[in-house]
Amino acid sequence: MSARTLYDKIWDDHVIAVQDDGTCLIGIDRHLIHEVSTPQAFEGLRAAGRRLRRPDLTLAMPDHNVPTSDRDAPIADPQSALQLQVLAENCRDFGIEYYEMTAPEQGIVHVVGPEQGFTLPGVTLVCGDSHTSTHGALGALAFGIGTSEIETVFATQALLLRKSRNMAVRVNGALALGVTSKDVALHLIGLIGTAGGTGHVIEFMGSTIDAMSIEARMTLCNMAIEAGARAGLVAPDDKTFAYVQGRPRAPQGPAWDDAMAWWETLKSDADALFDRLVEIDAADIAPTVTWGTSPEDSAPIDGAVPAIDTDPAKAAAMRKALDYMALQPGTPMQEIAIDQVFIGSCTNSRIEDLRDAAAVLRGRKVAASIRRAMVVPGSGLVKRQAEAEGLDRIFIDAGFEWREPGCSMCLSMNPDKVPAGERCASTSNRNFVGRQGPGARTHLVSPPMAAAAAVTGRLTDIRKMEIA
Ligand SMILES: CC(C)[C@H](C(=O)O)[C@@H](O)C(=O)O
Ligand code: SF4
Repeated sequence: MSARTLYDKIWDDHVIAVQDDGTCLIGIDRHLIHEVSTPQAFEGLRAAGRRLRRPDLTLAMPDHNVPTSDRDAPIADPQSALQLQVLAENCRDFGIEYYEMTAPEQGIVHVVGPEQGFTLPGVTLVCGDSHTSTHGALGALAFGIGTSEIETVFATQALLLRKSRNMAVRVNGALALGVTSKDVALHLIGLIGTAGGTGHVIEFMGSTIDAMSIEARMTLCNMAIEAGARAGLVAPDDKTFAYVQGRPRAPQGPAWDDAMAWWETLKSDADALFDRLVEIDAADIAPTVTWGTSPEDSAPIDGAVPAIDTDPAKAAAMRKALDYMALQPGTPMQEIAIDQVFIGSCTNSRIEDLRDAAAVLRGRKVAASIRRAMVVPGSGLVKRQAEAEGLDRIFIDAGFEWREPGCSMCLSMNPDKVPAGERCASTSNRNFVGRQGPGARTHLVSPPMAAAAAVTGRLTDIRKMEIA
């Protein structure tokens, strides 16, 4: 057989049938579901009088609509209350395991899946959510699907798919102190654009990726979707296996050995061909911050808002973005004052993210000009772990709010919103118009950069701050 990429290998392993036009029926191993994208899919099943093919391979939890405080009180927003009630009822009716809002395991699906060992190397994993790409960090082929596909997976545990092309993003060298995988992601998207990965599955490789923790790789794969890719992947290695071993849903005993025999083959062959290759030198990556309304609108923190593009179409888009963001070309990034700080989302709400932010905040205070700073752990387990390490005290002493797990301020589907006209340094993944609330202005940053902005009240170069 000819040389294959990691993507080729996982794909080939899951092909059930090939149609004349090349479309493949692909078996699906894991299905995560949340309250936003599933109601119609359940309705469709009901209307057709069908059951779930594999409820045991399906795991549900609410994350987008949950409030992040006062969890014992009834949910004030009727729409959100209904979303949660419908998900709970659907899970009960169709026999799906459901982490309710107050369960210790509840959190953002993309944080909980890996944490519970539900996400495994070499599996196909889907969810009605674009950031499903996150799970690729463990070497799972993971991608977002639409509501009708959710219904198909419910009924058949398979999907008709066209294969994507292979793209390699190779990053080599050591990242400077204070530069994180979030910066690698923002730097990459700045380089290739939000359409740069369209039609491709990106495999991240190179010594920089090898040196990253599993959680750092999750941040990177999380944002593969913002680079337009169908999915992000990192070949599983010893770190991956150590991360997975012993998790509640991971295989054990002989099943573990069987799994390892397959997982150890999960790497691209040395002579495998990629349709596209992007090479990045880690030394070129500064802490990276967005200035506009697309994740590709970024600049190094020691840079400035760029000059208006000479291309007329791009110039018009830039003017519109800068008008929304109330910024001028040439403004140094470090002169941008911040009103709000949000540390959270499926991009950056894991324990290492909280540790990184807390290291900056230890012994420091949130600037008086900051109207609100909040930390939202990605899951109940992350929250408990952070509390066991005393991180909650560091955040609270600095002036942050310490909240319950959920999507929170990443998108305005719950009470956590950035008021119109205010500017937020946010560890999330999308800076779209209105994303954090109508009229809200978002600057995407890493967790240490969010903490630094909280302390100084403006976007700040973390490399210039002393960290305890
Ligand atoms: C609401 C949900 C379907 C959506 C997604 O698909 O990603 C959300 O999670 C987001 O980040 O915009
Ligand atoms: S945290 Fe944000 S990006 Fe992630 S699933 Fe929730 S809304 Fe989507």
